[in-house]
Amino acid sequence: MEVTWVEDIGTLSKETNTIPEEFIRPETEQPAITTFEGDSPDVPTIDLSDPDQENLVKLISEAAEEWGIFQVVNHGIPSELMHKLQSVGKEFFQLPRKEKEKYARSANTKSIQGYGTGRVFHMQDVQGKKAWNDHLYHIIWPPSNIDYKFWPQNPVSYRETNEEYAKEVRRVVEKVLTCLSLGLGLEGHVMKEGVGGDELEYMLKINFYPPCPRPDLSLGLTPHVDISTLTVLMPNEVPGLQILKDDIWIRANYIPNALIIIIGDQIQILSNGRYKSVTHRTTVDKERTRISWPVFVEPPGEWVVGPLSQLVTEDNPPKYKAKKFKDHVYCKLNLPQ
Ligand SMILES: O=C(O)CCC(=O)C(=O)O
Ligand SMILES: [Fe+2]
Repeated sequence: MEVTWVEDIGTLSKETNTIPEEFIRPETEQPAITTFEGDSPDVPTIDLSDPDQENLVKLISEAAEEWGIFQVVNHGIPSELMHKLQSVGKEFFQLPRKEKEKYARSANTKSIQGYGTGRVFHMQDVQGKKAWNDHLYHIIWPPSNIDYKFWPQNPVSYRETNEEYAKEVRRVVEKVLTCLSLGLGLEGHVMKEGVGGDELEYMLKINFYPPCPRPDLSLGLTPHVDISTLTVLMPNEVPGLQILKDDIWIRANYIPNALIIIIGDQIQILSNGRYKSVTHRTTVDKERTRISWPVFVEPPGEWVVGPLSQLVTEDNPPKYKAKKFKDHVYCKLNLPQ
């Protein structure tokens, strides 16, 4: 299949101020028409170093119920490490196309790992439309699941930086999962165990959204919910993340050094609908490159995820069928089985 890289299209179409038809979203999705421009509440920001655990649990569980997304500050990941992760990722995307293609995702495999583009792979390409996004996916944890052939060798510090980040991000995830568990009146370890315990897999993605001549008409990522348990997202300073709140698309504010926690489908299922997975999308910029680093925290493929038995009663019957995680993935992503 011939592959269209949005980076190349961006350069070609800059002169004409047009983009190929397949990148033009239907009007119901065009950011210029659908983004809310009035005053709207901000995505909640939570201080993860709050020594009052009861308060922290309350804030996190309320945000997961009402928003399905929140930002965390004072999360303990050194800002130098965050900047380093950003700079090695950026360096990779600045390499010549031929170099990046050495890490290309293999066609027709079940695995999403590797370098790809919105043209050949996208979560919700339902209308046959394309998203303004190139990306790289690879597993960063557990070590036994890592396939280093998808990790850039250039720059050389890519590997050590990503290994360090994997360690740090796990600490944040475990703290958030504990709070979410306590917020449901359960013991702190229950939620993590419900989604794979120590077998939880961490998949890093780098989203690379080059400048787009018509950011009013196109999207970086089309509206979707994450299939993950939860997602820890580090954005660069170029705004673009939007969430659907009460049927309105609002912008997520950018806070330097904060991490964005997105509740995914598996937590919605586990909590029997108490916590919500949030619908989100991204916009692109006319002049600047947006980059983001989500880490999708996922159960092993064979892990069966269903509402926690402790939460299901006669008055609160299960809202979801228990299913293997891989079956959720196949039905959402339309991957070959
Ligand atoms: O780029 C972003 O801010 C969000 C990325 C995202 O939602 C995704 O990759 O699933
Ligand atoms: Fe997402």
